Amino acid sequence: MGHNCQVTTIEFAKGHGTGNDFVIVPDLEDALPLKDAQVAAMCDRRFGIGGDGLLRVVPSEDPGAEWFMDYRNADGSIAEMCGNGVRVFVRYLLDKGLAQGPEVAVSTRAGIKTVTVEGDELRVDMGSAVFGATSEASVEGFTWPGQVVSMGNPHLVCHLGDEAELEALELFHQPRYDAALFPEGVNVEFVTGTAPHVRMRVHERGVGETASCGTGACAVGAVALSHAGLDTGTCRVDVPGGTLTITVTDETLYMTGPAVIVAEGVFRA
Ligand SMILES: N[C@@H](CCC[C@H](N)C(=O)O)C(=O)O
Repeated sequence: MGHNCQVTTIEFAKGHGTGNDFVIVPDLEDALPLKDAQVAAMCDRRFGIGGDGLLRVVPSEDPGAEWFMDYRNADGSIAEMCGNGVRVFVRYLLDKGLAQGPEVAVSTRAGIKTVTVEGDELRVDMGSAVFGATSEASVEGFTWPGQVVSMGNPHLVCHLGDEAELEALELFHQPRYDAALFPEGVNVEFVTGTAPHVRMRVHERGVGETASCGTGACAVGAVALSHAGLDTGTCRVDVPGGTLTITVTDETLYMTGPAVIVAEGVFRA
C-alpha cells in the first residue's frame, strides 16, 4: 500500500518591519489562492516557516496600483490592512524589480496606500485615523478604558499607569473586550507615556502578542496626539521590536519605519 507522496512547493521570502514578521508569497499570476490551513501551516513557528502573517503578491484589479497585498493573519484569517506588512511588501517589490521607487502605490482591502522610500525607511500614507466610541479591555481581572480607532482594521487603545504595569502585562492570551462592539475581533494596544513619545505593546487579532503592529502604532500615535490637545503633529511610538514615527496632518496620517527582507526559499507542503 503506497502513500500519497505528492509534494506541493511554494516559493517564498521572509521579511519583517520592526519585528512584525511575514511570509511573502509571490503569486504573480494569481494562481495560488491559499486556504486558511495552508497559511497557518506556513506561519507556524515550529512546523512551518514562521510568521505573524502572510503577504501574497498578486496583480491588482484596481487601476491605481499594479499589485494587491493579500494580507492574512497567522491563523489564516483575513484582515483589512497591515501597516508593517505594506512596508515589507514594497521592500520586496523593489528588491525584485517588480516596482520602481521612490513612490509605490499598493492596493489593499483598505484602499490604495502610497509608500515612499525615505533612505533606509519607508513612509506610508495610511489615511486618517477614525475615532469611534470608548470601550474597555481586561487582562487577568484588571480593566482599562480604551479608545476605539479604525485604521481600516479595528483597534482599541488603552492607556496604562506606568512602564512597570506595561512590562508586567500578560499578553499571551487575548485580552477580554466587548464582543458585541467587535464581532470580528479587535487588536488591543496598551500604551504608556504622552505625545511626542509613547511606548506600546499589542495583542493582535488572529496572531497573539507581536513585536510590533503598524496600524496599531498609527492608532496609538493619533490618540496620544489627541490626548495632548494636538490636531496635527508627530509622535514617536516605541514597540518591542523598534520604533515607528507617526505624523498626523490635516489631510492624512503617515507612518514611517524600516522594512527588511531576511530570507528566500521554497516551502514544501
Ligand atoms: N501587524 C499588522 C496588523 C495585522 C492585522 C491585524 N492582526 C488584524 O487582524 O486587524 C500591522 O502592522 O498593522
